[in-house]
Amino acid sequence: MCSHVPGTLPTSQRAQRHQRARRSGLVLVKNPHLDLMEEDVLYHLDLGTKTHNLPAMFGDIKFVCVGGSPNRMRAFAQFMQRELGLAAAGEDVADICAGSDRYAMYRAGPVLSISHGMGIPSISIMLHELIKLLHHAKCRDVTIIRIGTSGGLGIEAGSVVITDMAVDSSFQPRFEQVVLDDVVVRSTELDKDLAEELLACSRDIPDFPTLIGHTMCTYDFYEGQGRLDGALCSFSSEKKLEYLRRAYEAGVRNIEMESTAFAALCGLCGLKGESYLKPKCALGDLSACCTN
Ligand SMILES: O=P(O)(O)O[C@H]1O[C@H](CO)[C@@H](O)[C@H]1O
Ligand SMILES: O=c1cc[nH]c(=O)[nH]1
Repeated sequence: MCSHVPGTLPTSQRAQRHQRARRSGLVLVKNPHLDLMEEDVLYHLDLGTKTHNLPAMFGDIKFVCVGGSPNRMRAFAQFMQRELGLAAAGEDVADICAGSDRYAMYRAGPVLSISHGMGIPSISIMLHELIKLLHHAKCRDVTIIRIGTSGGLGIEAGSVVITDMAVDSSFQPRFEQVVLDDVVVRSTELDKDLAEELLACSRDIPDFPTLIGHTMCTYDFYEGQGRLDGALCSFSSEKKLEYLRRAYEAGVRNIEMESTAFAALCGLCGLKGESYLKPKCALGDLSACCTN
């Protein structure tokens, strides 16, 4: 019986290829079907292997920063342009994905800045296409950072949380993805050295409270995060606080909606990943919660 997808490399040869790719710093795609495709269309980015010269456009990218909103990611690219001395203040950046109104993508030298929308399904589609893009472009040693907002839990107002581990709503370091009719569980560890490096950078900036902690990822902004002000609310305020207290005791310092999928996908594909999140509001008064 054939143990691999017909027309592709057997599993052992694919594993060797992955090991070589990992050693060389290349991005790994773990899909044997891709080798059989004449063209790879990155639908939601409005890019493709036949329509664009991806190595020429992106081959020198070393950092990818992702965040929910298109305007924030444009502002971030403009900021990076100024920081890197690549453009005068106020100079605009072009949206590389302008042909699609799903995501926006900008570049500033070796830095790519991309929006991902809200929630796991949205970031997951973007990451599949981004990872394939980096693979087709033959990028090496790429670091990816999610910069976003979050709800803070028991931390000083105005703090930034660097995620050491993304956890689910039961405080477990796992991402459960339904694949066909199976639930596949994937690990959500992030790069600890990168977290320490980012923390060290924040120490150089005065009045920039920063800490490393677990980030909880939920499927919903309202009931999923214990909010009392959604269109539905099926719990009491006591129950909410009891849950948030348990989350805090499990090491959670902030809550958002993409980190488990981000950590799982980037980790599996050999990207050095981290999330860098600024709590925007307090999710419960655990005596000293953060505000924005
Ligand atoms: O600040 P961004 O990156 O948009 O992310 C956070 O904000 C959104 C909710 O307001 C969710 O997507 C959450 O993860
Ligand atoms: O998911 C999120 C994002 C920002 N602020 C929150 O409270 N939750």
